Amino acid sequence: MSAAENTVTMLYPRPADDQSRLAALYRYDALETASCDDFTFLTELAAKVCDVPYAFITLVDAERVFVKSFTGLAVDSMPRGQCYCSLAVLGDEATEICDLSKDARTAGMPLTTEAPFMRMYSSVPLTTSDGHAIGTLCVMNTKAGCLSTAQREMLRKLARQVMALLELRANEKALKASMDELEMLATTDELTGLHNRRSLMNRLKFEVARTRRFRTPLSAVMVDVDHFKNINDEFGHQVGDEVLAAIGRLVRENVRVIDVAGRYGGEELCILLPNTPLDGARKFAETLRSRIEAQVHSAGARTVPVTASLGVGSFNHMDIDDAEMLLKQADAALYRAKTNGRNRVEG
Ligand SMILES: Nc1nc2c(ncn2[C@@H]2O[C@H](COP(=O)(O)OP(=O)(O)OP(=O)(O)O)[C@@H](O)[C@H]2O)c(=O)[nH]1
Repeated sequence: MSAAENTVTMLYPRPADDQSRLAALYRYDALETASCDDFTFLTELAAKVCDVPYAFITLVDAERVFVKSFTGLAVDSMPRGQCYCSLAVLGDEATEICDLSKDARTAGMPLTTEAPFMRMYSSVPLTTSDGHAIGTLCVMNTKAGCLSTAQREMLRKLARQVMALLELRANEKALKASMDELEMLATTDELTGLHNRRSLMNRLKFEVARTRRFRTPLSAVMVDVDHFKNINDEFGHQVGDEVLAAIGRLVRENVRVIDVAGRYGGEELCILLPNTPLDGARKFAETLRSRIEAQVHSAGARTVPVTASLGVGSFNHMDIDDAEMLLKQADAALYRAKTNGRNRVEG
């Protein structure tokens, strides 16, 4: 920070409760998000009502003031010490300086001494329901002068609208986050982190429809852990669960974003490979098989040997039947892998 910035900062001490004020500000999660038409409309309205060229919605962070929306002058953010709004969040009252060049606190500020040479500043703090001023709605003019009582009253009302809009946006964000989490919980298998069966089957229907529409191949790989019952019997159900969770992780790390991996049944997983013909699916399955074999699992001091058998089914738009046929094919191939000795890929 330069000496000049320091001097100005000293002229504007922080409110005693700046930490809780900042905590209140961060609850709105509005600092980095872009402005939108609704906020711009409010600054335009503020400028019009107050009959001035400049209006801003600002959010006062620890060191910088972020401009949420502006009218008349494009500003993104400024050091807190160089912004008139730092003064405005010190108290609950509206702040008005009718000639910035004559007020000792603002006369030396860059906005006053350099273009556009601001002369008038009037602001209303944006106050949260628990009483913290997190920013301002402010208007400025390059001509000195004061707002009328009616204009000040309108500015106060508009500031309440800005606050209501910030609340609305924050609630929308929180709601979307909860909905995303609910959606995730409803479609994810808790143990493996893969799609649960219902979600897998929904995605299968979708992928089959897409395959038909775009005439692309679609493959499915069924994965079944070998002698899983023995693992449970010998090492315990808890270790069995850990093995499934580790394989789920491995599968997630080895599929592409467009692939759909799900838990089809107890120790049986299914991976849908859109846009992948039989050959590619076989290669993928072989890689996965060898990685499952190479993965190390332990139960206390003992190592748990784990392998899996994999069956590949595939069709293209020429011989496409339906989703059920694809899974039947993959299942039949899996059965062959089991009967041909396990720890292998068929299909
Ligand atoms: N720990 C654990 N075990 C499960 C889970 N779901 C299914 N199982 C067990 O997985 C075992 C599957 O056994 P089987 O179908 O006989 O097959 P397998 O022992 O894997 O033998 P092959 O598939 O023929 O190689 C059963 O003992 C199930 O109880 C699970 O979520 N956790």
